[in-house]
Amino acid sequence: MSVPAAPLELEGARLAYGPRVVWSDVDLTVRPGEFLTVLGPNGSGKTSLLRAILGLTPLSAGRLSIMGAPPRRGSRAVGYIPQQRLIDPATPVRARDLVRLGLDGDRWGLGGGSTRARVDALLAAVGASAYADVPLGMLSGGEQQRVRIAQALGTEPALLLCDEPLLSLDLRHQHEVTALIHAMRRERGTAVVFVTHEINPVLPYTDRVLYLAPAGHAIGVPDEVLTSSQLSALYGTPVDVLRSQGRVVIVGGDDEHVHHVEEADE
Ligand SMILES: Nc1ncnc2c1ncn2[C@@H]1O[C@H](COP(=O)(O)OP(=O)(O)OP(=O)(O)O)[C@@H](O)[C@H]1O
Repeated sequence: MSVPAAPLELEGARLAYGPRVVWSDVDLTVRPGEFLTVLGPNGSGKTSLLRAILGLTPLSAGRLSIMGAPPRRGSRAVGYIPQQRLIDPATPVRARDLVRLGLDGDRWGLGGGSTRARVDALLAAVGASAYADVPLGMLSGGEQQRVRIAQALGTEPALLLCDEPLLSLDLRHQHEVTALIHAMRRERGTAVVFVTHEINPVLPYTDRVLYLAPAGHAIGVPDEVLTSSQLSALYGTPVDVLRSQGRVVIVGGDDEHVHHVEEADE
């Protein structure tokens, strides 16, 4: 019996821009339904990892595969939720238009049910039915992000890439967005690669952490990776990991990281 292909696999992977090696020797297999949280300070190569998975930046050594195949631009196996960016208020594009763009007409046609019904179901799944026909530019940031998630859900990807999707969302919307992504991986077995500076909103959902840092990287369950000794080794300087009421606070190493973690408390 053949082993099913993993949604994401990296083997001896290295990414460099000219002489600048961003990360190297990354070995990682992400299973169906797994939630991998990617952490690390500015410039540690989180975005570069997403770009490599999206087929936009080639590895300089090693192997990266998605469902057993090399990465390629526009792959339907990969869904992508970008950073929260407000949409031009003047755009006439409606929520249902954006979601429909992500659907493959033939595929849904064969599966029964109209494209419209499928779009309605996706918008309902993210709680966006009420504004399905409103131009995107008139929606709040949180509402726009729900619609982006509906679009990503529509392609039924094997792997969902999330690039700081909680940025500039209020706490309520942060919870809603993470719960939706969690439901998607539970119900559909979608593997999730979630890049963030704030571990706490996704800590309850995180199976493993990939921590990228100046002196290397670490992969493991949160309790293994988010320790003072592990992070001090990764940063090459003393770092304290404190735990309080189920939350993680990282002190030292990277001021910006600490700032974001504390901010999530508000
Ligand atoms: N096209 C490029 N050419 C040269 N260097 C680049 C290029 N893109 C990124 N870099 C460098 O590679 C390193 C990693 O960048 P990357 O954007 O992947 O980090 P990041 O972890 O996503 O950072 P941040 O948290 O600030 O978004 C940085 O030092 C950056 O300056």
